[in-house]
Amino acid sequence: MITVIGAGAWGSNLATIALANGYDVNMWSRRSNLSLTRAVRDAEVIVSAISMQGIRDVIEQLQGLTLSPQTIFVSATKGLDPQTARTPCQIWQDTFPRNPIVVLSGPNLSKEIEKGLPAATVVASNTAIAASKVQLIFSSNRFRVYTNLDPLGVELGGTLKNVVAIAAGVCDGLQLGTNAKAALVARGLTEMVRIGVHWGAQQETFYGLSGLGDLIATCNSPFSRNYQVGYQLAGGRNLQEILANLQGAAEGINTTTVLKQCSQRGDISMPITEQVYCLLQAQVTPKEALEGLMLRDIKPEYQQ
Ligand SMILES: NC(=O)c1ccc[n+]([C@@H]2O[C@H](COP(=O)([O-])OP(=O)(O)OC[C@H]3O[C@@H](n4cnc5c(N)ncnc54)[C@H](O)[C@@H]3O)[C@@H](O)[C@H]2O)c1
Ligand SMILES: O=P(O)(O)OC[C@H](O)CO
Repeated sequence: MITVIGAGAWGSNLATIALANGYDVNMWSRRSNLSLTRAVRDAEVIVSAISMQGIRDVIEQLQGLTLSPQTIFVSATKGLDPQTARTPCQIWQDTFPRNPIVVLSGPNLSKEIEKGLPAATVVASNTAIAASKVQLIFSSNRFRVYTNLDPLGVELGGTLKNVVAIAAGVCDGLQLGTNAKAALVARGLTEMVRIGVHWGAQQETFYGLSGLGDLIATCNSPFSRNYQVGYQLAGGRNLQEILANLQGAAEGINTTTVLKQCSQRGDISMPITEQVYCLLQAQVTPKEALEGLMLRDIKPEYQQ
């Protein structure tokens, strides 16, 4: 039995894929009649597809239940804890140290997947056998699943790209052109690598599906909520107005704040994140954010 926690856009998609592969699937959400206790009672695999803001709440509820140490937790959330900057998988592992934890992340815009369009993703874990099991559950002729042994890198790729996606939306909203977008995405990837490696992820992971792959998808699709936030800010709308009309969470907003604090504390240069932060706080206009990036001191592309 597979239990999917969170019946939002992504959770529903993942449940559909597993069901189509012949697995028994339970879905649980805050609004379902099924209690969480019953939903996870026979679960061999628990897939969490809740937004970052709900993670601690749900984990607290699960903590009180008796779960087998063999139960595999799969995290599909792309965010960072606002208080501790821990990733969802780190929080799951802190709470359930004996259980295998797997992250599932990749260029996976749910609106495309629900139409049956082809996509690929990555499942990563320190427990290779758990990743292989999850790979089998979700692999299909429309969803190609790769395993990976760098869960932190895979998780951070999917999380950090949301900040760049907001900036990419601004770039398109201001009609800055393809050269500007290419520069933004390439330098955004450099920022992701810089902080990701500082936190212990492997550099090469960021050049794979869950890093560069997801960056390309999210920075180019109007289906991306994060991209939409940037695009609409560039169009002159304010954040409250945009969020009131957005379907689902734009995780990049909270991630930007967490990253800005971490980069300041660790003295890590993250100029794109810095400008996205100032823009989200309404401290600068989209055009001022662009100027802020273009007028930085000139420097080598890579610094030792
Ligand atoms: N939609 C996508 O294309 C997509 C693809 C890959 C990953 N993701 C990631 O998956 C996560 C969920 O995204 P989504 O698009 O499904 O969002 P969504 O807003 O559609 O769904 C979020 C779900 O989390 C639940 N939730 C929030 N707080 C909760 C709480 N306190 N207790 C219980 N449940 C709670 C909501 O009820 C809802 O079911 C995000 O981190 C997102 O970045 C989304
Ligand atoms: O709609 P977004 O911006 O949360 O993006 C969804 C997924 O992360 C794309 O892989």
